[in-house]
Amino acid sequence: QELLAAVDSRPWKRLAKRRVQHYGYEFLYETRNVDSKQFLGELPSFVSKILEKIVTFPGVKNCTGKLVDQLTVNEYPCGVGLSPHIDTHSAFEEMIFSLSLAGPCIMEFRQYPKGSWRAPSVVSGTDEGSIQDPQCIRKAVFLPPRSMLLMSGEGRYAWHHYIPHHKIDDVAGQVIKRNSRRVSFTLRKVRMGLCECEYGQFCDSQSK
Ligand SMILES: O=C(O)CCC(=O)C(=O)O
Ligand SMILES: [Fe+2]
Repeated sequence: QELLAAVDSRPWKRLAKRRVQHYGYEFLYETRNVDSKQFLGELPSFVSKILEKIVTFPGVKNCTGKLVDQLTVNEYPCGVGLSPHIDTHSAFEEMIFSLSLAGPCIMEFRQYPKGSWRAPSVVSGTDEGSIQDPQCIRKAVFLPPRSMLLMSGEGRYAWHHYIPHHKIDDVAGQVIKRNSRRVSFTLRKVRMGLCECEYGQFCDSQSK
């Protein structure tokens, strides 16, 4: 409730179907990247407790300096999702955290056999194109409010993540209604050099 009140007292930026706020660095939707030379300032104090907590999160690797320095807050109205994508490798370091608030949703992870770092919507012209693609492997993860998701390794670099544009999710046969909104805090660290991951076919730093 405190976190929701904090973001609701700050200005939202309106996108086509959802509202966003950016801290630390602005996320540029045209390039799906950030300008690493445009530092907006430290992350706001309302995320301090989250920053303390994620250091102890299972699977978090030791790192020098800050674990994260960029925050994107997304507000999704009921029934609004997010197209399948891989967060641009050159934009952000390996670990990506996402805190869900206010309402639940499903996040689906998809592995495309002929994968590329370009979003499938760009390649095939549709978000849901892969439904006809029997080779696409899909794994759904339920994200209840107040849960934290960590994407790292192969899940971050080589699988697309996707939030279905549904008002109702099926979770292990149980019908879960979306709330009037879901608010997520995505915490990432802006990458200052090139990405040197092991997943070259998905990597904009390595495939040209
Ligand atoms: O809302 C979320 O949990 C995910 C957001 C996301 O994938 C992104 O901002 O790249
Ligand atoms: Fe993402």
